[in-house]
Amino acid sequence: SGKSRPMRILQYVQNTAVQGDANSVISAVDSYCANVEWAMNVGDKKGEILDAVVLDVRPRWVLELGTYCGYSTMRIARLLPPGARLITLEMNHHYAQVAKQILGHAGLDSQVDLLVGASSALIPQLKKKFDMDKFDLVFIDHWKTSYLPDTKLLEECDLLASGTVLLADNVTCPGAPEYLHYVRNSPRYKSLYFPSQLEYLRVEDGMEKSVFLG
Ligand SMILES: COCc1ccccc1-c1cc(O)c2[nH]cnc(=O)c2c1
Ligand SMILES: [Mg+2]
Repeated sequence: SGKSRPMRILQYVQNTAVQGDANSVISAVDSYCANVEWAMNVGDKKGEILDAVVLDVRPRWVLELGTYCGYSTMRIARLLPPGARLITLEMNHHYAQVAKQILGHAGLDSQVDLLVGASSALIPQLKKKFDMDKFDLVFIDHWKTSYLPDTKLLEECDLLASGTVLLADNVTCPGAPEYLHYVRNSPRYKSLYFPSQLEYLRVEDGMEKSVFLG
């Protein structure tokens, strides 16, 4: 039952996870997607790399590009210091609707602002909308062809400070070759590859961590 894969994930979470317990919601999504049907969450293996970066950066302002069902949104939000904010952008209304409900089940909606629309249209509005200046961490996990144009847009909108960390999912599978070439060759970034596996599968994937040098 459930008309879509995100809906089926939401139903499983509502039926099995403990309300208000983010770790039980994260585990429920992982067990459903590992055992019942695959879904494009960052997953538990790459999720541990994401957790480590969030804990190292201790960000006050975080931007996520690509919410999907809110899995990585939860992984980030549950580790944020008090007063920190996570803004997540999702193009697909249905995904956003499901993510809102999953975040609500986890009790994490107070730290998160979920905006629906094209990242290219929303990024230029963020400073004014949230009265903020620079992001400390950006998690890039949306359309692979948008990684590079949106990174350049973040630069143009003066949303990156010296030291801002960009963490990009799927740089090996499906791959983001133009993005990788840019962050690995531009003098404005210090880039490092974290090898891992595609969520729930024995397929190589990895995440690229790139520090903006200003
Ligand atoms: C729709 O393709 C699904 C798929 C199929 C094969 C391999 C990888 C992926 C994949 C994996 C991910 O973590 C992703 N993360 C964000 N946006 C994606 O489009 C995405 C795609
Ligand atoms: Mg991904």
